[in-house]
Amino acid sequence: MPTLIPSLPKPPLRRTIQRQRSALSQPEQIQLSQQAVARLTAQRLFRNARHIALYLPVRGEADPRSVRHRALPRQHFYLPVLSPFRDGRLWFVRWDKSTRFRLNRFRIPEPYPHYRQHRPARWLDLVIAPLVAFDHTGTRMGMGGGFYDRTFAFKRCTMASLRPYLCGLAYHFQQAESLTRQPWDVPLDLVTSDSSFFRFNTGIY
Ligand SMILES: Nc1nc2c(c(=O)[nH]1)N(C=O)[C@@H](CNc1ccc(C(=O)N[C@@H](CCC(=O)O)C(=O)O)cc1)CN2
Ligand SMILES: Nc1ncnc2c1ncn2[C@@H]1O[C@H](COP(=O)(O)OP(=O)(O)OP(=O)(O)O)[C@@H](O)[C@H]1O
Repeated sequence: MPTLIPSLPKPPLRRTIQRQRSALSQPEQIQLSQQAVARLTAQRLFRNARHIALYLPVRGEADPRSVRHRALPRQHFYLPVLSPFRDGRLWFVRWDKSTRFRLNRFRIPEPYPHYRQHRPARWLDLVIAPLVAFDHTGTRMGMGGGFYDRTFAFKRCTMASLRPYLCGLAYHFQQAESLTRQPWDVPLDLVTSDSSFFRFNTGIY
């Protein structure tokens, strides 16, 4: 059983994990991220997913980009874009060879939000989500904008919305003993890390 990071208030927990992330060398980041991705891509639920959202890593986040190297021919990939309506939600825009990028207000690269290439969040099959910390129940702590929670709030409300599956991508040291779940938090269905693959109580086989 690994030593889990103790429960701390959000700001010191964020700082502690961000320090640990930046202590990784680039080869370590690549190796651990690839191990986490390999655990996910070995799953049947990955092979069954057609429309998959990734993200472009910043500030030492685990890197999901190698998922594309393990893609099946019928799979399509999407990246989050801050909604142009400034409603605190994310859009998911197709990522292919022709995608053009710009920096958003957090200085994270994102595709231009073309309506044509935008896929509603409910029509995705699998969303690989960035995180700062997670716990053994699937509670997720992000960078504090509430973007994933607002975008996937429909998963909290309807029994029918098992999809898309939300899968956190993490380094093992991002697992916290316990995080307090807020009413707006949308729990993760899965977490894949360099050391483990977790399925939480969401009925996914
Ligand atoms: N790679 C990546 N892309 C992503 C996200 C993410 O977490 N990672 N997001 C996930 O939602 C959205 C952007 N959300 C963000 C939310 C807050 C801050 C931010 O900088 N917040 C604080 C600092 C927090 C900290 O680092 O401790 C600030 O504004 O100063 C940045 C992005 C969309 N794209
Ligand atoms: N469904 C929602 N409706 C309205 N406000 C929301 C909703 N979800 C989250 N928020 C707001 O977003 C703020 C940030 O939430 P939280 O700290 O959980 O973000 P996070 O999950 O860490 O960030 P992110 O998803 O961007 O990585 C909260 O103060 C909350 O009020």
